[in-house]
Amino acid sequence: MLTLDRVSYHPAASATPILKQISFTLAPKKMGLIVGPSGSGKSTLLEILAGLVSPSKGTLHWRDQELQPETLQQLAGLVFQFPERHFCGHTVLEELRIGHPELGAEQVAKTLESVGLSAISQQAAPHALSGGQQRRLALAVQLIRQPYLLLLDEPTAGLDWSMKQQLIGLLAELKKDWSLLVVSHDASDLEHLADYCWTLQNGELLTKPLEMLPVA
Ligand SMILES: Nc1ncnc2c1ncn2[C@@H]1O[C@H](COP(=O)(O)OP(=O)(O)OP(=O)(O)O)[C@@H](O)[C@H]1O
Repeated sequence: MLTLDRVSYHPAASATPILKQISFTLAPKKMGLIVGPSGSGKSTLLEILAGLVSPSKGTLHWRDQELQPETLQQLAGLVFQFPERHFCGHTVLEELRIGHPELGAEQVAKTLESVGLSAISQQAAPHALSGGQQRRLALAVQLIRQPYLLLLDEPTAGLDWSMKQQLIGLLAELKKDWSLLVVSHDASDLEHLADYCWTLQNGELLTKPLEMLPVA
């Protein structure tokens, strides 16, 4: 269970706070969706949750444990918007083993299977995969680290309709085992999967009106 209590972020370079008193709770095996326009602070919030940026104020907890950035780096796995731009391995296997050379063949195969990539060659170049396969590989890179919380920045951006549907199906599967927090400027693709839905506007988190939540 992840809990944020009045988390704010106000870097010196910004005249106004980028995030203002953000509070929410995300239970295990649930998906939270945060929708907001460009510049509302979505990526900054994910960076805080991934332990890449320290909040100026407020606290983050996992159950009863207060989380510092170093712990968040272990706990959370962040999949960037356009993650394919961040691949550095020459092969799929290399990409999965970056930072984890000890990973065995069985774990690699199991993780690729969990994202629907068991049919691809582990020797294929990540850049030679299709757009949808690259997104799946980026998810696998995070899943193999066994995070408690999976953070996704605009996971369907730039995918065509069929790849989008496949990715949405995959997120529905992943939700059975992981806590997911997704940020997006467009709720329409993912709203039906979300257990919680919030709007981020000028750094403030608002609960979406009930009538806009998916019907259970
Ligand atoms: N370190 C920083 N110093 C000053 N301003 C910053 C800093 N980091 C982010 N900002 C500003 O904070 C605002 C929120 O940025 P952020 O990237 O989090 O928004 P976003 O909702 O993810 O936008 P997009 O959907 O376009 O990616 C922007 O106006 C950005 O320029």
